[in-house]
Amino acid sequence: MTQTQFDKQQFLKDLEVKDIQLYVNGEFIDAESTKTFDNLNPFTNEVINHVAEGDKADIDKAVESAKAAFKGTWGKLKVAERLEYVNKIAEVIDEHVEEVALLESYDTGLPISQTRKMVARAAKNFRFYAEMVSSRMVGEAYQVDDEFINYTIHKPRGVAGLITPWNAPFMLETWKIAPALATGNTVVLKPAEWSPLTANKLAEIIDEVGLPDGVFNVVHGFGETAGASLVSNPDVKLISFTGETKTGSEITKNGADSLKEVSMELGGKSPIIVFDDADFDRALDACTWGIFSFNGERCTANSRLFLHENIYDEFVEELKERVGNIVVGDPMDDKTQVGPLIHSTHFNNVTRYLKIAEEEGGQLVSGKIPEEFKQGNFVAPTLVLNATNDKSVAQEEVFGPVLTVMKFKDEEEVIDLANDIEYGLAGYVWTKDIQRGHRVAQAVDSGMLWINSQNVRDLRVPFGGSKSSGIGREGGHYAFDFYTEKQVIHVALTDHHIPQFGKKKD
Ligand SMILES: NC(=O)C1=CN([C@@H]2O[C@H](COP(=O)(O)OP(=O)(O)OC[C@H]3O[C@@H](n4cnc5c(N)ncnc54)[C@H](O)[C@@H]3O)[C@@H](O)[C@H]2O)C=CC1
Ligand SMILES: O=C(O)/C=C/C=C(\O)C(=O)O
Repeated sequence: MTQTQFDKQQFLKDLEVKDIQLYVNGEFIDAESTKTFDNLNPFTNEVINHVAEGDKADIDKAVESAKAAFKGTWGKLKVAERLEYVNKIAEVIDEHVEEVALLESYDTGLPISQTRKMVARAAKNFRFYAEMVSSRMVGEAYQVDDEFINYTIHKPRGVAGLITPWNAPFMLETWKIAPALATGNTVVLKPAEWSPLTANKLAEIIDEVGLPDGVFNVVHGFGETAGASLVSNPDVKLISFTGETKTGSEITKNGADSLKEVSMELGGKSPIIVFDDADFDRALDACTWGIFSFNGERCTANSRLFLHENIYDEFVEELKERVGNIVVGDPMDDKTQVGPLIHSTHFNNVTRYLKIAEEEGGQLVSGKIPEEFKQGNFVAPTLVLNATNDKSVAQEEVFGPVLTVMKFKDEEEVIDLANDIEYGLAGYVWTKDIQRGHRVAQAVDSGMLWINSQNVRDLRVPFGGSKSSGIGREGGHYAFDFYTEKQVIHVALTDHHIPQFGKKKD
């Protein structure tokens, strides 16, 4: 279907009668138990459709088919043939950008103007890894005089278990699937239960591309059942997880029995530090975008703002004006900047934090939610003023459109404040003094740090967090360490001396 032929209203109507199935061994099937769960629209809290509820039996079936595909068709392909499939997935995603973005916004409440970009990034993830594998998945060779040559090769690990969250589902799923497939693994994906629509669409896209049966499987279901079964299955060789820190910790423990490789992209509570010599307007733009885009449901969100005391009052005045002007509304509307949160449970969690913030002495300044949208899970963009770094709202991941604003005096103090937290995912520094920029950037404990920039991505660099924000790095060639087994081959070039144990003397 071309994008011009695409009829949005008809598409959404059809969706409401179409239930979602699992995708196992190249077929769309019901869960063995025949159970389903309701998928809700965050804008109305009405049921969109029903989703097959996979559990251990379905996971085991999917793993079995992924294992067979790894040993069979997929494992036997030439690299170029494999990468042709990977590039083809990107091509078909590009043909469906509008449709996938619409599904994503409908399912998650993320504004359509933002989901379009994320879907385009998803296609890029596949192209990028096809290119990386063909050009950068290279081994090393060491020569030892004329006696040996020792070289390394990368081998796919086997069945990759991928467990993903709901905050940018399609993009984050593809960020794992692309390197997993490009490096030669087969995949079982367990998407987040609150956002199944685009994972199902991805299964349809991959089905259309015609990947061999069993190479890619999707098992919908809950974390404690389907997710946990994927983690404990001994035939799954790696788990790549993105989600909350406490879930990551549980998965790491549960995967230990079968000694799996794990990669953990976890929570964040990232500082943005604005010095008094910063480009004021750009820092303001970046700070506002960084916390209120993705509805604030963003792991790299700059949720802790540290303002130098000389600019505090002026910056806060501007922030108040921005917060009042942000367009809160229907996620399907192009003009919307902040939509409803994913689920009423999450809404309750975020509003609970706002209550705690007030009880702890914070002063809340919030934008407006239009009256007609009260049925959705809306939280207005909010500033928490008068906060200090020891308060819950400054220390815990709220994962909503809530910015905690704090004041600092000097560089030393702000570095201590920025690091006084269990998380270490991202950070942002704004200053025109480039030496200070580097100094502060290097002193902040975070996996990623941007100077005078919002969160702009370069897919070649490692992505991930330090402290409680993660284990390991994906992205660029760093993903090869995780998705492949490195084997070293030692080759003798001469008949070198070998000790002759047990040999009779002549
Ligand atoms: N560091 C990063 O790159 C990113 C981190 N995140 C983090 O994700 C979180 C939001 O996502 P949520 O979906 O709420 O996270 P979550 O941890 O609740 O769930 C994530 C996934 O794990 C599954 N799961 C839950 N319990 C499980 C278990 N015991 N065994 C196996 N699987 C299990 C869920 O079903 C879901 O598919 C936030 O904390 C956010 O910071 C989100 C995006 C990027
Ligand atoms: O760019 C990536 O690879 C991942 C980005 C993820 C986020 O920014 C998020 O989920 O917040």
